[in-house]
Amino acid sequence: MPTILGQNQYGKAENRVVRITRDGDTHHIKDLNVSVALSGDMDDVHYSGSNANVLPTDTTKNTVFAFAKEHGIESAEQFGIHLARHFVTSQEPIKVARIRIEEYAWERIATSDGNSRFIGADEVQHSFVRKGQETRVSQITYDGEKWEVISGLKDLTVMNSTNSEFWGYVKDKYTTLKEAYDRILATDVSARWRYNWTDDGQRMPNWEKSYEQTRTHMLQAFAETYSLSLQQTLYQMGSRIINHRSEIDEIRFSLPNNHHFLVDLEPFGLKNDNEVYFAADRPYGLIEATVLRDGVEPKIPVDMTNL
Ligand SMILES: O=c1[nH]c(=O)c2[nH]c(=O)[nH]c2[nH]1
Repeated sequence: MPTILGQNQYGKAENRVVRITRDGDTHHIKDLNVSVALSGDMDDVHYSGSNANVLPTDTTKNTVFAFAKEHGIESAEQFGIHLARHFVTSQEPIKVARIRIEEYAWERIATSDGNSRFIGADEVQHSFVRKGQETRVSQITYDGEKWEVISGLKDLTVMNSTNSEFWGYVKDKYTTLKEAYDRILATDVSARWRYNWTDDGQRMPNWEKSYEQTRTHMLQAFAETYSLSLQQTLYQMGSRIINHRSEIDEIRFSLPNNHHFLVDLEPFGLKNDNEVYFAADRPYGLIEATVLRDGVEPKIPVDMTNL
């Protein structure tokens, strides 16, 4: 049976590029998921395996990261226009370039601290929270006598673009990790906190206010901790909540360490001065711990924060 080739396209999908623009101490983030799809005179590679017209998908990936450095990312549209124009005008066999971009929004974390690290209307210059992703959760248990209320949130994505180091760790023959003195610290916070309200005469907490205040303390502790490890940041977040919210006795966190690796741009003759990162989605470090009011029994199950 004779066959013929139909529509075809190729390229690197889902290039996760994070571009940080450093305007003095004020940093700006563009966080994109860029997918490249190219088509044109690609019959031969399908019919005979000749790669003569094939710009490698690996090259399309490199171009995305190099363009992030060379041209910056003013807007997703502008970045996509640059890329599409480049592929079609620089490679004769490529007739059509389709660039799909998803953009993930980040907001500055607000604080009332008067520290010089803050700008304008009490906004931190280098701490960001991903917009509109988090889910609020709660679990109420009643056995006819006692109540247990565990509340929390998940998918609260936060990032510090500086003020994070990681060094001085154990090194064995399998250790290749370089010590970091200025790295990105990013995580998707999953937390569950347990209220000490059991209804034996105690006043019920204001759940709405408690959630908002707990979330605010969590974010502010994340933003204001100069971090030597994600473990240390976790403990600061938890202890700040226990110290400020008397209605909460215990909080457990599950924090993936969302690694951001500096991209080597030397092969393209470009210097990467802590500006262009590859945002890896896996594997990730997973840091989990409970912070308790002194003298209180832990009751939040170990795996609950992964639900
Ligand atoms: O904050 C960190 N804690 C670790 O335990 C760890 N391990 C690692 O490889 N990187 C990091 N970062």
